[in-house]
Amino acid sequence: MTWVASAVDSRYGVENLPYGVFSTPNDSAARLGVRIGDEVLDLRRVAESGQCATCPTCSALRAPTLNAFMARGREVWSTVRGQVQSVLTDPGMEPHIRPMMTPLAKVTMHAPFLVADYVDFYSSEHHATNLGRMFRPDSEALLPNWKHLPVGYHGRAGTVVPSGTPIVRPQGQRRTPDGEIVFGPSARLDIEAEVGFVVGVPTVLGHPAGVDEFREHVFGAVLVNDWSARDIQAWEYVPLGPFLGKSFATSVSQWVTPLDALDDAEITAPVQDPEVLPYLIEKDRYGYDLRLSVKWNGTEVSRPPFADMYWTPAQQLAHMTVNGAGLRTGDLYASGTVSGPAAHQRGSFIELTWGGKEPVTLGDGATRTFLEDGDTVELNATAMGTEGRMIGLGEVVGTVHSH
Ligand SMILES: O=C(O)/C=C/C(=O)CC(=O)CC(=O)O
Ligand SMILES: [Ca+2]
Ligand SMILES: [Mg+2]
Repeated sequence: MTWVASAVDSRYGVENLPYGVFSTPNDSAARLGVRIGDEVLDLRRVAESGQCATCPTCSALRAPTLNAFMARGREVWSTVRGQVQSVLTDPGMEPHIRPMMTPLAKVTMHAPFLVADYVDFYSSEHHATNLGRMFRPDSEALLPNWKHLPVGYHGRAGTVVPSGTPIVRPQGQRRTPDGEIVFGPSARLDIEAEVGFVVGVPTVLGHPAGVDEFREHVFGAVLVNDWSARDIQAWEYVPLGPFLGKSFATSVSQWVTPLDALDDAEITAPVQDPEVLPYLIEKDRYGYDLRLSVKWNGTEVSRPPFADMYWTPAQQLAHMTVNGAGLRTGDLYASGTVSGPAAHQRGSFIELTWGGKEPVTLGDGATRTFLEDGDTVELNATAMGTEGRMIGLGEVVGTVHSH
């Protein structure tokens, strides 16, 4: 039990403890923090108070992004997490730790880590089936490779932005229903609700990360909104895949949830049929029971379940490196849109409105197909934490601005 009152009935209790980067009005330097309840614990001050000038872990905790800490590896991640949990649950530590905490309402949050490479997968069978039916109505919904490898593409790391960053409506080429090629602001701006995994420990070029080495390399998870301009995408994507339709902005949560916080959310992942190649076979195959929520201008329009993703983050990691491509600290790979089998579990608006043909009604009576200027989307997620306490991941918020 923690002595932090705001954490007692919170989804940000001591079983969660996500990491972020913040500054305060009194000290504009960006620094690492841990969220506990409605407060932020300043890890730079914790490291400074330890009188340790030289050890690599303390210097990593004094850095302005999470990268150096994420590079330290699982043993250090677990030790630091254990120490933070212990000071936040020991009432005797309150007088020492309290001065290092700031209410969330008073801090400015920054990008939590420097994104190295960004990869986006396509691992929900329901989403891939729905999009296949809409984009390629004359072919099989799932392409022949889909059950043999986790399909993905390399995205644009430089446009990954933290929650709260305004989203400027992209412009581009599209083909009208009459076949005319025109230029202008996207008329089919959409979202994709996803879960992203952040690499801490790199690999050496030429040496793949094995499917059972997921926990050695991956530090934690973020929520991701992969904003997508469907009209730009539909015209440009053949044959090389998504390009400008998705590269204008990708929003991530300001807080990175450590994998250790998700241990109790592990569940058996769906059985794969046909059997996959040996490099994708896991000794212990598990996914995460994360329950996502999508709000459009404040109205919850969807609850996508992460539990039934066909490809696991461990398989995605193995596949992404099987050719020898190296991992770098700060690499981010997203799951792909999370959609469940039911209509109210779809993680994109193109699916929810079936290509814009079935508008959704929001709480204020307004109807929508795709995003309008001024619209705000908020993603959240919850997971089971230790001792039956729920933990929160999120949120990811973005408001659309005219171009
Ligand atoms: O099937 C297609 O051509 C396109 C699919 C997507 O837009 C999905 C994508 O970005 C990957 C994902 O989020 O699942
Ligand atoms: Ca995506
Ligand atoms: Mg992007």
